[in-house]
Amino acid sequence: MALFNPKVFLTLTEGKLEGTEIKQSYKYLNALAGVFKNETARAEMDQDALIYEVQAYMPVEEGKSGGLFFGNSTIYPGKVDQEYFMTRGHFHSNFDTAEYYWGVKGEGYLILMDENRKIWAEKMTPGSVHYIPGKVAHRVANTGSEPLVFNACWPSDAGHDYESIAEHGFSARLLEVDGEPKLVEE
Ligand SMILES: O=P(O)(O)OC[C@H]1O[C@](O)(CO)[C@@H](O)[C@@H]1O
Ligand SMILES: [Fe+2]
Repeated sequence: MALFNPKVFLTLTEGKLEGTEIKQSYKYLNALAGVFKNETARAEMDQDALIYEVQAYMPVEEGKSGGLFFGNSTIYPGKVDQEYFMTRGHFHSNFDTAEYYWGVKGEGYLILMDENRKIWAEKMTPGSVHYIPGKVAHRVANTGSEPLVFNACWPSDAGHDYESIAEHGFSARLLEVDGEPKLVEE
């Protein structure tokens, strides 16, 4: 019987994925127009600033049921006015599909909002495990001074629904208030 090396390697202390099939994407500030509360402040900042990057291992076709995807996201430290750098955030298109996130490096918050716009946040630190139930929108904000790195695992038929967030936003934002992160209602 043949012996194989793994197709993908995860550096446990860094959260980074290595392998020829890993897809890499970069999110620069210019791609996040309208995402932060203070759009004027965002537009005045360096548009080429890298806010976050995502690696994904997608061993089956996206949208096909039964598979699992594996990801790594790194959110760089910084703020737009009072608001911490964060991911765009999404519901899953296949609404009732769940996901796991877990913290690897740095610190921040996973912001969760259900279909009734009830919102809460869970602290992310190295080793924290977060179950994101179906029908719950999710985004991550970096509240620290180092990159925030987390891994994720989600169903191959989950999909990303960015439109409803673009239209209605989250019902609260994670802002720095008196030097501390605070979830402030919109
Ligand atoms: O898709 P967003 O909201 O920009 O978040 C970043 C990434 O986090 C993940 O949920 C997990 O890596 C990806 O599906 C997603 O692309
Ligand atoms: Fe997701």
